[in-house]
Amino acid sequence: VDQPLVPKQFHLGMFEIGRPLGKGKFGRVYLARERSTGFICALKVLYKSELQQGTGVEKQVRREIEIQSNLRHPNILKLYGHFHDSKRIFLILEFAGKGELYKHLRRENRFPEWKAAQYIAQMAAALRYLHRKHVIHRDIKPENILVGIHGEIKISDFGWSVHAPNNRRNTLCGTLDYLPPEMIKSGSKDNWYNEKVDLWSLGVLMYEFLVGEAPFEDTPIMTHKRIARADMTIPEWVSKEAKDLIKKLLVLDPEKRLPLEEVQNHPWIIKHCVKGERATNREKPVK
Ligand SMILES: CC(=O)N[C@H]1CCN(c2c(Cl)cnc3[nH]c(-c4cn(C)nc4C)nc23)C1
Repeated sequence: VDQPLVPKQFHLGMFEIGRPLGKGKFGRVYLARERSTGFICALKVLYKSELQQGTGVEKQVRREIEIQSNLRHPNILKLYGHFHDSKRIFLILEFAGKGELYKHLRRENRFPEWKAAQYIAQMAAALRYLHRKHVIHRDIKPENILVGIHGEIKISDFGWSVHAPNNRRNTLCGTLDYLPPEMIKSGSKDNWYNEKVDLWSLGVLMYEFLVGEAPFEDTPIMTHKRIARADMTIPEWVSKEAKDLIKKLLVLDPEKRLPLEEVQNHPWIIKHCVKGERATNREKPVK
């Protein structure tokens, strides 16, 4: 059974709370163990008072719960259940044993091509699964990706995802770096609910994995201008296959971006990910 936390009714007394794992936008996350089964999970605590202040944030949390509860994929962080008391809402999340991807990226500066290719292949598989369920993530960036105990990546934080189509107004906050041109241009918002937005962000993510900084990183004004023109330069030391894939994702016209099936079959991905190939992906032996 892949859902060890079977009971539908959860309450705080069922869990032993461990060390804090970190802070999300609206709450703290703790390591936790479910007493009767010893099952390890991550407990995200959100204060209702904080949510009520935010404009529509409560609806965003409700949407996060509704969307993430129904997803089951090895590269998507599981939401096993939720409960609340008078002051707080609790999300029972899968524990990702190797923590936040962006910390690994900052520590290593950038990833070797074989590791970046494996991560992008896993992201493409997760996004294909999401898009088949008409879910658009819309906030793909290293900060929203966790690493499981076997080094596999897990998309987390569905606070910005939507069931397409959806005509709810959304205020944007956080970094501009990952926003596709159609989301920074004023005018028609219906492109915001086209899953092609995730393809652009996948291209930005791939560039950042390989180069160590985002392709349009600049002052906010310049970032805005450079995104609108897809104005980026790819360092000459990036392999030509990788350059080719980046250029096929960072395309202004959403309809012309490489579909996820073709991302998974791209020569750069095949070269590094097909099992049994030359062992290019040799991880340093664990000390
Ligand atoms: C936006 C947000 O919630 N960010 C983070 C906080 C911790 N959290 C985790 C969530 Cl939600 C799930 N699993 C995690 N594992 C870890 C972690 C593991 N190590 C070794 N170090 C850390 C940290 N953190 C989590 C998500």
